[in-house]
Amino acid sequence: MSDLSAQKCEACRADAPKVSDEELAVLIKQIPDWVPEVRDGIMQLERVFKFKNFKAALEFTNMVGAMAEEEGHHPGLLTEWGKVTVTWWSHSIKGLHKNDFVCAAKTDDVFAAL
Ligand SMILES: C[C@H](O)[C@H](O)[C@H]1CNC2=NC(N)=NC(=O)C2=N1
Repeated sequence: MSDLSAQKCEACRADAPKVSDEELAVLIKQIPDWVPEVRDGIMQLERVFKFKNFKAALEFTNMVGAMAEEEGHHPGLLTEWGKVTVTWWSHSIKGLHKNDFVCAAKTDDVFAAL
């Protein structure tokens, strides 16, 4: 568990600030396997996790879903045979909040614990 993944998500209000470029530069170093992507003008964090088959991919998907429910913050999840693409961003602010980095780090912990 890292400093980032040990944190809890905060309620993300519509007027919450997006992470600044400087904050992004610092935070992204703490989750080196994640890639910032811009889709429909919205900055997101994305990582592809590989598995031996669909069953393993689905089990991981459900574990990430349980973590998301506990945090009250939810990812995009694309579950395919042998891989899961996880995407984090904050719908309420149409961009990246600290919560997204916390949850990306927590997602890494779920994968590491398999
Ligand atoms: C009412 C509910 O708590 C909110 O809609 C939460 C749910 N999960 C969420 N997940 C993400 N990624 N962004 C949000 O803005 C968000 N808002």
